[in-house]
Amino acid sequence: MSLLEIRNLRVEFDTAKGPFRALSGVDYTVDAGEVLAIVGESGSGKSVAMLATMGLLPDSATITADKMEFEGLDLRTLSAKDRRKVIGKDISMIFQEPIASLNPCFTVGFQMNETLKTHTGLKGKQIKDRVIELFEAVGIPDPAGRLNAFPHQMSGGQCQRVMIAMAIACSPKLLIADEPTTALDVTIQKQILDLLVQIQQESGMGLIMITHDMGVVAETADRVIVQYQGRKMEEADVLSLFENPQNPYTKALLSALPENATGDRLPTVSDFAQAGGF
Ligand SMILES: Nc1ncnc2c1ncn2[C@@H]1O[C@H](COP(=O)(O)OP(=O)(O)OP(=O)(O)O)[C@@H](O)[C@H]1O
Repeated sequence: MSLLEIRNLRVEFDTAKGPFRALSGVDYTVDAGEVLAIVGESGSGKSVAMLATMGLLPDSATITADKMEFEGLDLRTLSAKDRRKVIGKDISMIFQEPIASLNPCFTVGFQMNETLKTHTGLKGKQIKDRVIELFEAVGIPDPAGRLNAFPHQMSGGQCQRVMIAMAIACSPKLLIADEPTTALDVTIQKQILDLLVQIQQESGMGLIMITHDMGVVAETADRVIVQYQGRKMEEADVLSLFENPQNPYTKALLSALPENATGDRLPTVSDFAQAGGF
């Protein structure tokens, strides 16, 4: 049994201009210990798919799927109460904007505290010790001293480390990272990716890495799903994808990488769109 198995996921938004289909029947599976990258340009439905899985889309979204199971548990029919036991504990998610994801009015220590209080049986000093341990694990310098810091007193990279600490606080079985390094300086991006992969390898959790960056895919993934305009274009293990891409859109994405440049100008995906028929 897969950790997460989703079949034929469709998401449609009710908008002022009428219904908008953001996802048109995509399958996803992730096993424990596996890193799945979902790659595609902006608007391809990567985030919508995972937000639908987490139950975090607004009411304007209509979600349908033939199957949506986490460890065999049907996510489509879970009550709100049961969903809260799974989401944030067994499945957690980190987002692109670490500073915006934290509440500016509370210290990072307090916010970690709340997470642990909600999802674990720990109390008082045990929680404090666990927060320090988690801050150490994600490489925050002077962990005890940082408990009283507000998000704006920390760098973007440090805030992302706090978000990662929060996400792994309850030892999730699946972590969904939605463009976790996009908002960070290039030098910090690699550190954060390395940290996520290290945690994933040590814990054996499944990791879904949402990205538009083929470099991130190459650094992290075991398997890759390439999406375009709400559809799956290709799915392959990472080596096959880079060495022998099958779909014209995947080839276009790979050709647009700076290291694959051959002429004076980098090609863009739209250069390939008509010829490739997507
Ligand atoms: N609440 C919403 N209401 C209407 N349309 C939405 C809503 N949320 C997302 N969409 C649309 O769904 C499509 C897919 O969005 P999604 O955020 O999943 O893209 P993405 O591939 O994750 O891109 P990005 O990397 O920019 O986040 C987009 O066209 C987006 O505008």
